[in-house]
Amino acid sequence: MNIEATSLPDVFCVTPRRFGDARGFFAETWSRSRMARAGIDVEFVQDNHSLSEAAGTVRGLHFQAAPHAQAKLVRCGRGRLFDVAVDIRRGSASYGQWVGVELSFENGRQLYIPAGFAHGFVTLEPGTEIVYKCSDVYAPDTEGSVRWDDPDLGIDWPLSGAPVLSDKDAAAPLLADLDSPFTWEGA
Ligand SMILES: Cc1cn([C@H]2C[C@H](O)[C@@H](COP(=O)(O)OP(=O)(O)O[C@H]3O[C@@H](C)C(=O)[C@@H](O)[C@H]3O)O2)c(=O)[nH]c1=O
Repeated sequence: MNIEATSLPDVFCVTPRRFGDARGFFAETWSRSRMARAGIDVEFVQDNHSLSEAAGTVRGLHFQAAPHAQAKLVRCGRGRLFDVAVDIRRGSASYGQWVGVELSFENGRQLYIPAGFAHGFVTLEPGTEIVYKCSDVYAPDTEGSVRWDDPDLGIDWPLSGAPVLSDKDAAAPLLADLDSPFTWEGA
């Protein structure tokens, strides 16, 4: 399992080793001890799976606030997607900055996103599935969102034309209008 830093502190790109043989491959997609050795100490309590029928579907940018803030470990089950994390911790040196990584079934890559970040993605192929582990349970009362196309964020979505969006995501606030529930707590 290769665990690499990204341009944002605390967000990591995780690539499990694939053991290929005549049948296909085997991979450990999550290992608490390997992640802990890399300094990522997290306990997951829920797994999520969604299918987006169309390429160009954007989901996000989403987060949950305390007491149900979530760290996530995200991978692509089928197809291809561009996964994005945005630092929304007030006082963080990288507040408002984003990192994006292409995750696909083929490349097997995962993105680890700690609490304090908003998460979203765009699908790059029809029938793309995303699978992710969460460190806290779904708690709709604590849900929050930031507009996917907030000009202050300037996320370079690999998208041609208008995305498929939920009504909720189309109405999400700009980061500047959000009183972020997260504060940077130091390194
Ligand atoms: C997120 C979630 C949704 N639901 C339900 C609520 C709703 O009826 C239906 C669809 O919910 P949403 O529209 O919020 O689904 P979606 O837009 O896919 O939301 C997800 O987006 C990505 C980017 C994330 O990071 C996730 O944490 C989550 O917010 O599923 C659950 O039952 N459990 C859950 O954990």
